[in-house]
Amino acid sequence: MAENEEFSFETGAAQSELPKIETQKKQNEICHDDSSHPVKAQTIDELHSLQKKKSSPTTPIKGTQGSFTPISDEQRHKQQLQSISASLASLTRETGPKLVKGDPTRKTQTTKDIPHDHHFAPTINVSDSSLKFTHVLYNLSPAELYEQAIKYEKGSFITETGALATLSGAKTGRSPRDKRVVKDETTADELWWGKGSPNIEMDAETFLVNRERAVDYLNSLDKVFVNDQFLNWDPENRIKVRIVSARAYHSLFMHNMCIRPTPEELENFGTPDFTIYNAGQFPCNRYTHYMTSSTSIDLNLSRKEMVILGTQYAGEMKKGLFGVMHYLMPKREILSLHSGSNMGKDGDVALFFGLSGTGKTTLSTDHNRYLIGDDEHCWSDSGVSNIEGGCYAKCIDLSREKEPDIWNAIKFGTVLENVVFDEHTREVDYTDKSVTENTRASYPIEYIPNAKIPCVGPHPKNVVLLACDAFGVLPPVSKLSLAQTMYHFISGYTALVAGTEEGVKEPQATFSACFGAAFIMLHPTKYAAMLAEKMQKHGATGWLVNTGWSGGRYGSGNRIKLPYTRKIIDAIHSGSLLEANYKKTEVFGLDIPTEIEGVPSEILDPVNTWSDKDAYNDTLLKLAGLFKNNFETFTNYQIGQGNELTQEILAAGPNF
Ligand SMILES: Nc1ncnc2c1ncn2[C@@H]1O[C@H](COP(=O)(O)OP(=O)(O)O)[C@@H](O)[C@H]1O
Ligand SMILES: C=C(OP(=O)(O)O)C(=O)O
Ligand SMILES: [Ca+2]
Ligand SMILES: [Mn+2]
Repeated sequence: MAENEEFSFETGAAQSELPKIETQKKQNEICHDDSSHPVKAQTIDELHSLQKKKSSPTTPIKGTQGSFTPISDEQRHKQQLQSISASLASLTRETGPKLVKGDPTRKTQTTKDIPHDHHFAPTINVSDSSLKFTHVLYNLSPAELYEQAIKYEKGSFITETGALATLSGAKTGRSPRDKRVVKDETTADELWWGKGSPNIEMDAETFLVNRERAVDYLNSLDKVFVNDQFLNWDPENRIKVRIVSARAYHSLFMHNMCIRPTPEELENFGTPDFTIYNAGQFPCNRYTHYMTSSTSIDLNLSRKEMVILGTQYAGEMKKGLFGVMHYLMPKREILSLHSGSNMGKDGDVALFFGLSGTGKTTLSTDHNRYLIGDDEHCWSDSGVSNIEGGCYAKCIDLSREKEPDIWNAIKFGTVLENVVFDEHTREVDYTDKSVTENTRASYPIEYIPNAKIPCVGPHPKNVVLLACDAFGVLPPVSKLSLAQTMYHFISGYTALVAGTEEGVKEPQATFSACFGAAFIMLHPTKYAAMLAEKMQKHGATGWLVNTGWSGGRYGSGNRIKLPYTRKIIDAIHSGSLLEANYKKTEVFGLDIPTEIEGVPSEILDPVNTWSDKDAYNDTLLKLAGLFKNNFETFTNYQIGQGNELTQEILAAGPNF
């Protein structure tokens, strides 16, 4: 430290000037630039040791005054390792693994120097694994994680714009059929089980079998990554999460996606509220009870733990924690939402609900508005708060012109999953689907220039339900009554295009309750009742926006142009759409505007855009039938206090 001070600027007038360079050297004299000091190193190793300055906390430690004596760095360090060791403890053998902080390849600390506080008297039960040390790479910075990824993880590269390109392995999307939840005395009553529920049951014993498998795998490695971070920007409802993983890719992804603690918050982190053990490179054992494949994502709410085996897709961690929030928040009367959210200059907040690929990220990232978040939010009595600290954008066919803010966010620090790039220039080809169509970029929310930090806002004014209708019969926009909003919220419709498979023309309707059935933990009507109550109380208007097809179904029509959808969204935000003239559609009974600035009027009623009117009617009735069938599961449930809303919701569906 003291040595560095010698490199300070000269005092006096010269301080603000650039150092003079002597151009007239005397002949035969060795060039000696006396404006700088010689390097303070005798060897190359010493020189390298000068390159890295020891980082110090940037925020003062609370309570350093008065009688309270802060704990020493060494003690804090020890407590941190003890906490991580407890997290990684095998429940059946020796207490916890022996941990040491830092990169195993940096031989600055030998095991001789390590305090022997994890030692125990050898007994016959002691296994070989208890004799080794596991290095902990704790909350590394993006730069350090880049180095780890590039050195040790095949398929890691720096792209032309500085992003870290990675491969997620065999899985390039989530595995909802392999997501299991422990059914115990508490969760048996509390959670939604059975038909339509995403919660596939497992018992507590099997959870422990998988947990031990993951923990043993992680402890067998030379090093593990540990991230201690937060969820939820609402300070009163913040959740502390710990993610233990084996890949720098996973650690950087979660660094971006969760809320990043300040150095001070990290020092006082304490015990996490929830822990993820990501042993994704290692499969589950198919002889284990309940296992149906080599992948298993297991949630135990009473242990506050999640175990990931057999998939390295990083989205599994983010959406896994979202499920946890869908359990914890409603217990506190807070509604958890699978939605994006942004805010106008006047403080008007909009929510964007929708299933994957319907436009939450694209439409909440709006250059004229403040971004609160792109995917996961809470709605409490004090307003909305983002659960996350980053965004996760689809980047197939991404273009600078159409989505400039997302384009510009793909820079140093951003994780780019499964994209294809030029081997020499490292220029990414966003149209290339060779690895997957689900290419993704994960970046900290502050990479979006108009992000709202802290990511909180007042009560929403507009609730936009996004459906990507590949049948091409839903109007580009409809204004919804409260009952219709609930009907469509519970239905959670979108259509997937068969896409990559040759010759498949038929779009596939998907109904996913609350626009996120894969993540909800309680019965959909619980969330719906809370949404109805909040929308009513705060006077929010519901809208249904079709970001899918127009002029025919997938195969004959075209996807509604993004600039048109943006104009529609602009009109919702400005309040002008509320004032428009409306007419009612057949079958779905939706109120559609006759005019919107910047949008051709004829596309507002989908019947106009189909040349074959019979085909339009057949398709409309077909989709209405699918809605009806799907809603049958919910007809026996009451929504909210009285029976009135329930009846209204049932009547708000298609009539034919
Ligand atoms: N009219 C449209 N509205 C919204 N998105 C569109 C539209 N047309 C094409 N897209 C594309 O659809 C994708 C929507 O994905 P995204 O916003 O990431 O969805 P989500 O966040 O809901 O998963 C983006 O790739 C976007 O460019
Ligand atoms: C990560 C996901 O989010 P999105 O809603 O952006 O697709 C997902 O659904 O897997
Ligand atoms: Ca999603
Ligand atoms: Mn998204």
